[in-house]
Amino acid sequence: MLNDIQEVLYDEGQIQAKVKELGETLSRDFGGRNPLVICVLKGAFVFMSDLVKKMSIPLEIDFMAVSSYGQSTKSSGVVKIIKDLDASVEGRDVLIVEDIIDSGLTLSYLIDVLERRNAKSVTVATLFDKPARRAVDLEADYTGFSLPDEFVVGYGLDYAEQYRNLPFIGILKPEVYQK
Ligand SMILES: O=P(O)(O)OC[C@H]1O[C@H](OP(=O)(O)OP(=O)(O)O)[C@H](O)[C@@H]1O
Ligand code: HPA
Ligand SMILES: [Mg+2]
Repeated sequence: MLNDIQEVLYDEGQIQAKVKELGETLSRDFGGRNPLVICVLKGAFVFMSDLVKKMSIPLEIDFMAVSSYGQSTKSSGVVKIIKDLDASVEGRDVLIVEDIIDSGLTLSYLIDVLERRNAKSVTVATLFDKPARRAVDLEADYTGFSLPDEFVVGYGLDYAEQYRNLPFIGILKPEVYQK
């Protein structure tokens, strides 16, 4: 698995320090609002679990599974809800937790769904951002790291469901997917 990584971009220590900083900022900004924190499965599960441990305020969590990449390194452009939320977002301050914003198509779809369900506010926190690849004009409210235009894996992010368990984020060697 490690042989497939071309370059580590951010190691475990750098990621943990950033997650702590984001958790503290979000705790300040969401104090007294009991936000519904939504993990966008599968990719965001690692970030979500580390982030909420660094948030020292009352909050609730829920999960939504969406997918558009499948076995590819390019978005299919079609975002599918595989598992919906259990909770109602009506009148709630919602915090979407994403691992990465790449084309922005997943996020723009999700924001639209949650606004149509009458959330009181919709805020986005992403650990990684790949601004060079944006297909829709959209930015997160809170971003951890900006990444170069490369296909990356680790810390929740996959290629064909592999590599999610790496504790760092790294560039996947192109020969792994250019077969
Ligand atoms: O900005 P975009 O181009 O839409 O890409 C970002 C989305 O793509 C990935 O999910 P994916 O569809 O691969 O599902 P997964 O989380 O189960 O891997 C990632 O976890 C984000 O949710
Ligand atoms: O670079 C990426 N790696 C893994 N999953 C992704 N989903 C969007 N971009 C990426
Ligand atoms: Mg994926």
